[in-house]
Amino acid sequence: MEEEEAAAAAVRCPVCLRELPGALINSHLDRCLQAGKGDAERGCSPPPKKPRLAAAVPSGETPSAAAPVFSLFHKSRGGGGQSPGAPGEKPEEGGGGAALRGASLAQKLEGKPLADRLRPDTLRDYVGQERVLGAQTLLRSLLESHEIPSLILWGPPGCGKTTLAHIIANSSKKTGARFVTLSATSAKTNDVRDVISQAQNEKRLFKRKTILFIDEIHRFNKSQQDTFLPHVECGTVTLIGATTENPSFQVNAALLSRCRVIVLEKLSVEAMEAILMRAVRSLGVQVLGKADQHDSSATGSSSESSEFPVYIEEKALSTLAYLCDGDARTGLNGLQLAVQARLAAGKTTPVSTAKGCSADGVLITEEHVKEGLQRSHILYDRAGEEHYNCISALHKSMRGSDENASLYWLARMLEGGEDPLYVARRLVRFASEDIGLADPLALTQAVAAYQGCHFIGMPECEVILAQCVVYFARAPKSIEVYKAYNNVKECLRMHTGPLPPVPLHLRNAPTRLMKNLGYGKGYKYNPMYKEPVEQDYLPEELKGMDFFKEQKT
Ligand SMILES: Nc1ncnc2c1ncn2[C@@H]1O[C@H](COP(=O)(O)OP(=O)(O)OP(=O)(O)O)[C@@H](O)[C@H]1O
Repeated sequence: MEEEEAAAAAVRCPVCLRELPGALINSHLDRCLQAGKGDAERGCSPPPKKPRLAAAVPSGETPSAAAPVFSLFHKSRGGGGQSPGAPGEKPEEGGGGAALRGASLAQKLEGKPLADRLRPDTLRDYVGQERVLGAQTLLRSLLESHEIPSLILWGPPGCGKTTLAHIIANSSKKTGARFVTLSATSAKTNDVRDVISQAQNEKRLFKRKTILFIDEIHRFNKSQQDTFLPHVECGTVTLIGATTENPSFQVNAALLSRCRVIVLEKLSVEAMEAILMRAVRSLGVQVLGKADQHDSSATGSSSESSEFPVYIEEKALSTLAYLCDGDARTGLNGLQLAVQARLAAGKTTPVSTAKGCSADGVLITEEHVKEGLQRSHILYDRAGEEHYNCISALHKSMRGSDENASLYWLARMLEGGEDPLYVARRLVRFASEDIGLADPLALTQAVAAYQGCHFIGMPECEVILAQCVVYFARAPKSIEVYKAYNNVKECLRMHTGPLPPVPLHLRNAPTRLMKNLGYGKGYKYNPMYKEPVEQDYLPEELKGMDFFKEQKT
């Protein structure tokens, strides 16, 4: 009877934390551990990125938000650690210089985005970032000796933060460590807690270390960051956080002090050329140098073009490397879109190479890659001009009380990956500059919106900003204070000679000497008077000045 009760009592699985009847726990545990291996066999990539605005999103891709937790176990996968479809160290089938025909290439470009498929698995294929990962650097020797400290990888979009984490994930398998990924854009505090308690169990039961990669860690609020602080401190998890934002402002000071901050830079044009060259090689696209001849005006029929080889001008690659502004994902997306668009257009060009071969082929020129980039990247460039263009359009739409346009520009920025706090700061400014005393509550709204965004981050905070933007578009406007203050500044700027002294009666007189000097003398303390008080507050020479009146220029 006791045995039956024990068998029926619920027991928690130490690996997956599910409650099960005691009788089933042993067989479940075996399966659970096997499933761990299975996970490893499925792949150890960090979650795919949310595509940027208008970036290539081939059909069949699932967004990362669907599965915030990825458990990556230490067992090596079959096939030498290559994820399916990822070229890794070896060129893809048909790549490595062999020309692919248009139809096979089009097929190859469907599915996983090119940038994800080409994500390096080893440091050998990781291009650039010599300052932190060069031959003699501390980080490289730590990685090579598989000693992974807690790290914050800080750098601009597409510079290789997630890729570096992916390489660490691969190398950590060799030491038997688990690698778990969370994305701060989709993970909840409970997901963090689950990962931590699994890590505790793994450490206690199997002496296995857990490396926790948190992408976009700046999107976690303070209390979420606090959740893993003690566990990083006591070594239950090794934290690797990736962020595009300055960690001094976005990561808890206590957490920051327990991590090494690795500053990654925008990839150089040369590094981008190397990444793009590797991409065209893996796709089997042939690069045409200056010595090669082609007539880009000649065209063939679309049905035939699928049978032709695909070429890209060397100049097109260097322009792409230059224009993508050190963002490898943008460069690879631009290349993918240009190739796909050319294959879809189905136009062929006679090409004769310096080696004396001449044939018709699908040609990708500088113009085509610019178009590809236009569609994937330049629409919204967080660091570039578009960032200023969009915020200016938002400001002017609110000023013009156009609520539809205001919402449109807001969404265009947020969907393009803009930092919500940047927009919120502009709203605080707008509340004073354009609404001012016509509705003093606007400032409270803006500050509340800023704090709300700070507390909950994207994507939840988008509606806070939307509410504030519509409130502002509908609010009455007044630039009275803004203009008056500018008049005061102008008055100070135009003043020649020493600035007028503060009138003695307005000065405080905390000491006897000051009193003797006449400080505070004759000052009329307003609350003592029933009637309005006649008293000057401006310096003598500005007596009667009205900054609220239109000033002469
Ligand atoms: N240093 C690099 N060497 C080779 N390929 C790279 C490098 N950096 C980035 N890439 C390529 O660019 C793609 C995007 O890079 P990754 O996801 O690592 O950028 P990220 O810095 O994490 O960007 P984000 O901040 O937008 O998440 C990768 O899949 C990879 O193909």
